[in-house]
Amino acid sequence: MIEVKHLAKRFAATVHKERRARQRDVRESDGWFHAVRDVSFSCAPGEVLGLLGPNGAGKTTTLRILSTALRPDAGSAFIDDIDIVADPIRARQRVGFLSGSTGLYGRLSARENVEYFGRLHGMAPARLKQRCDALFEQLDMHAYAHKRADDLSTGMKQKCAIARTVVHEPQVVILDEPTTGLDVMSARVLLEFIASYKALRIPLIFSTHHLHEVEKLCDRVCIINRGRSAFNGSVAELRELGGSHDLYDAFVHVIKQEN
Ligand SMILES: Nc1ncnc2c1ncn2[C@@H]1O[C@H](COP(=O)(O)OP(=O)(O)OP(=O)(O)O)[C@@H](O)[C@H]1O
Repeated sequence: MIEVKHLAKRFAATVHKERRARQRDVRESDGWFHAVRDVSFSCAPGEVLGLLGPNGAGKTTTLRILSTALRPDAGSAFIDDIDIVADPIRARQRVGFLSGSTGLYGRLSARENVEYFGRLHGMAPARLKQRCDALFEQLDMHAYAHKRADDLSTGMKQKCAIARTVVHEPQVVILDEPTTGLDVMSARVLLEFIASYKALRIPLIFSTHHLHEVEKLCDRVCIINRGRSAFNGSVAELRELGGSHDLYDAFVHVIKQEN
């Protein structure tokens, strides 16, 4: 179970004075930029939660907090009842986190990259081999398993990063824009992969800008706008808001209401 309550995170404001005068953001005050101001959501075992929001809304910052890469300034977050602020190491062991900026080791092959992370997590060799075989099959990566990461395409790299994220069989999975750079067929493989976590009863959160992915996969949705959760509920509940039963209209309605 993942539970996030009233999270907040601010950064020192770096915007040039002149630009700030022209484009004042409500999240800026006293030299601080409040990237995340009040975000709450939960995701239970067997649920997939979609995190939506305009560019710069605070999705990545929220997910980085949840993965323990960033410490929140306020609010709380629990992973299976483990307080991520009080006990970040134990929380981190349970999480598989795909960040948009995680690089691969270019000189290692796709398979070696994934195996390396399995070893870092202390996996036994036989189990690691079994797990890698299964992941490369499930994500359709056999054709380039032995290619150097440097020589992989963007989509191949992304799949490799995803395999690496979950190699240690985490109890919760957090994916930041996982379908970025994937072609239609690869995105389909990945969406099936995400759906498989429902059956495993492992909570999975992913951020996306693609509403059809939300439609296909998500049980729950959290829309973040300007650092605040502007909607929390089921896909069916979100659909009701737009007046046309269309997720696109509902999303626009939520954002417009907040602005
Ligand atoms: N380390 C940082 N220092 C200063 N500002 C930051 C930092 N990290 C994020 N921000 C700012 O916080 C805001 C939220 O960024 P974040 O990456 O969380 O948005 P996002 O919702 O993931 O956006 P996108 O959909 O474009 O990926 C942005 O305005 C960003 O510039």
